[in-house]
Amino acid sequence: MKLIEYADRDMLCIDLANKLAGELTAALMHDERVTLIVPGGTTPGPVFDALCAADLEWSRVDVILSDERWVPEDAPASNARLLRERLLADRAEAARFHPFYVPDTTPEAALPALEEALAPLMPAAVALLGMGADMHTASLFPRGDNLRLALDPKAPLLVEMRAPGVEHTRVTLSARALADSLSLHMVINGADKREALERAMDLPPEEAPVASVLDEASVHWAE
Ligand SMILES: O=C1O[C@H](COP(=O)(O)O)[C@@H](O)[C@H](O)[C@H]1O
Repeated sequence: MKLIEYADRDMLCIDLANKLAGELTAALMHDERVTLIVPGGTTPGPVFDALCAADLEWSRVDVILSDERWVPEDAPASNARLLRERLLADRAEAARFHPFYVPDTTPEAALPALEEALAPLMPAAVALLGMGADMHTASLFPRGDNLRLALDPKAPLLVEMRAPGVEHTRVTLSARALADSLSLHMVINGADKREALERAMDLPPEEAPVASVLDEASVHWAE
């Protein structure tokens, strides 16, 4: 793991957005289309605000979420909603977004078709992940009902997940789908997450699921 510390959150957002844009541009020199994985939650919004203005061929970029809450896109908890508002704007409006949530069905029923649609988009050229203070990343939650499957090296790309105290059923990319990304970044803010990150480094992924992707990750942190 590589830890990059910033003087403040604004600097983190600008620098990280530039890095992601540079990596996407480089990947587009080799491949006709490239995939970008992005997180939901409260942290990445300001990174998206900077990234969406990047001057690159967004029409050749496929965007997928690291995980989604099984709620309609107009629900405040929807990660797709965050993306549409903060990332798929400005120049990045031209990107192709592949949402996970399918109205009027269950994750269980939707997963086979989602998995089939996702397979040609993987591995991602660039992945940005978040992390919770409970050491989850994507929706790989400690004590998640499908955590064992999601951590398996032979896991499907997408796994349904429920966990104690976690609102909404989730669908999440599995650890191997995330870790296979050609470049993997993580964005975290605050002392509590820094402390959680340090704890996770000494724990197995079954207790600290974020540990399953840390070897490959550049972690961007600001107070
Ligand atoms: O539930 C989620 O949490 C993590 C971390 O979110 P944050 O609000 O603490 O930044 C996020 O990375 C994930 O995509 C999201 O669904």
